[in-house]
Amino acid sequence: MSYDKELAAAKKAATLAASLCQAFLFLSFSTFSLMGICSFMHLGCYKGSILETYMISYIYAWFLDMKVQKELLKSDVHSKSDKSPVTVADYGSQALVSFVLERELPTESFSLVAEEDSGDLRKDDAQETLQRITALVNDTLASDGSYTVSSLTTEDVLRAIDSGKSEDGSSGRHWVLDPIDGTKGFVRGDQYAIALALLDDGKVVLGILACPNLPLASIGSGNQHSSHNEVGCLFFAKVGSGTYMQPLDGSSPVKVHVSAIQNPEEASFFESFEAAHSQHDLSSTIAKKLGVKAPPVRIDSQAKYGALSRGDGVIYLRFPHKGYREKIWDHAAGSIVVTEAGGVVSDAGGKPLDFSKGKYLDVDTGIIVTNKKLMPSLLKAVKESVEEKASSL
Ligand SMILES: Nc1ncnc2c1ncn2[C@@H]1O[C@H](COP(=O)(O)O)[C@@H](O)[C@H]1OP(=O)(O)O
Ligand SMILES: [Mg+2]
Ligand SMILES: [Mg+2]
Ligand SMILES: [Mg+2]
Repeated sequence: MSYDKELAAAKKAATLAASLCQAFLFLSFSTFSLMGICSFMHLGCYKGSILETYMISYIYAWFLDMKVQKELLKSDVHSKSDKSPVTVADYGSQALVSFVLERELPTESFSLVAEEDSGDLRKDDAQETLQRITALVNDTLASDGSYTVSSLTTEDVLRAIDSGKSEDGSSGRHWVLDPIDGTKGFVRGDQYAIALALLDDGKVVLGILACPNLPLASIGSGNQHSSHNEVGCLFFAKVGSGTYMQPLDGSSPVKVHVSAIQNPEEASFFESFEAAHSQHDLSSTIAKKLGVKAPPVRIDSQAKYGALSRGDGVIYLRFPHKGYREKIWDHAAGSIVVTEAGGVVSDAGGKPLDFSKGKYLDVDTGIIVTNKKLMPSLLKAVKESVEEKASSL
């Protein structure tokens, strides 16, 4: 099975969803830039030269942006029943991916295991939010121009969000989608990813990670905020065909490989930015035991898998706090991106991840990722550190 058609459709869907997410952030930003300029001129500061006024207004607007962008986003950020955030862009991204996959693959039956659903959007007080989502989806489709559709209605968008809704991944084909992975990073203006994978009989056969804020250059030395770097990466992997990365603007892909570093003293490791998502103290004990010297590189989302697949770092450690159950959409795309680049992904006991059991991933303690050479010593350090932590409680 080649999965070529599916890969092309998935790349298109994830790329369009990435444009939607960036447009959402840009609109938030520019609305307030305009407000900043208008209020500055209103203060009577337009008497100097046009250029001077423009420059000062721009700086003023920039400061205003920094302060109010979070406020604006707050009105577009809602809290789900598990208290995690969801934004207008999360829903828009899911609707768009579902729409594009169905359009591009009309002859295939469509089954989608995805993070969001339309439940909250069907409530009376969500109508304004639903309209904003619909406008965002329509604007993205219109600026892409590939589909000759009249504007989608709010009902079309609700239907697209729930289209193919499924929880069963054990047999047949199922798309697995996290429309925005790392919503907290997205809202903060940091890393996030659109993560899309295809399961065939419970195995991940292709995966895409669109990482709009990830620099094209390595972030290995912790320079993920460098303003000199161009950003926007698309990672894609197909079973048996390796992993590739290309700029999100569509330039040519290059094949990527995990780092070959075998000496932990030269290795760096990734972990969650959010301490609530992973036990940083446990990662730090493991790293010390292994002999890792570099401090952790903390970034949000499956961008960690992408960065690891191209050798920016050597290890990814993820140990959710007690009671949290991992979901398949948080690891399906990332895991094939890393394994096709030559890496290994397992739970803390060394077992491969099993994506065939529905929406949850049942893992022993946590998830660890590295290259084949380092995995045995990493597993040993993990085992000892987990036991030490358990006996100290
Ligand atoms: N309490 C939690 N523990 C671990 N992961 C969580 C928790 N809450 C949400 N997540 C999910 O973890 C992932 C982010 O992990 P990271 O810390 O690596 O950025 C996201 O998929 C996020 O969901 P979401 O997709 O809604 O952002
Ligand atoms: Mg979420
Ligand atoms: Mg997620
Ligand atoms: Mg998400």
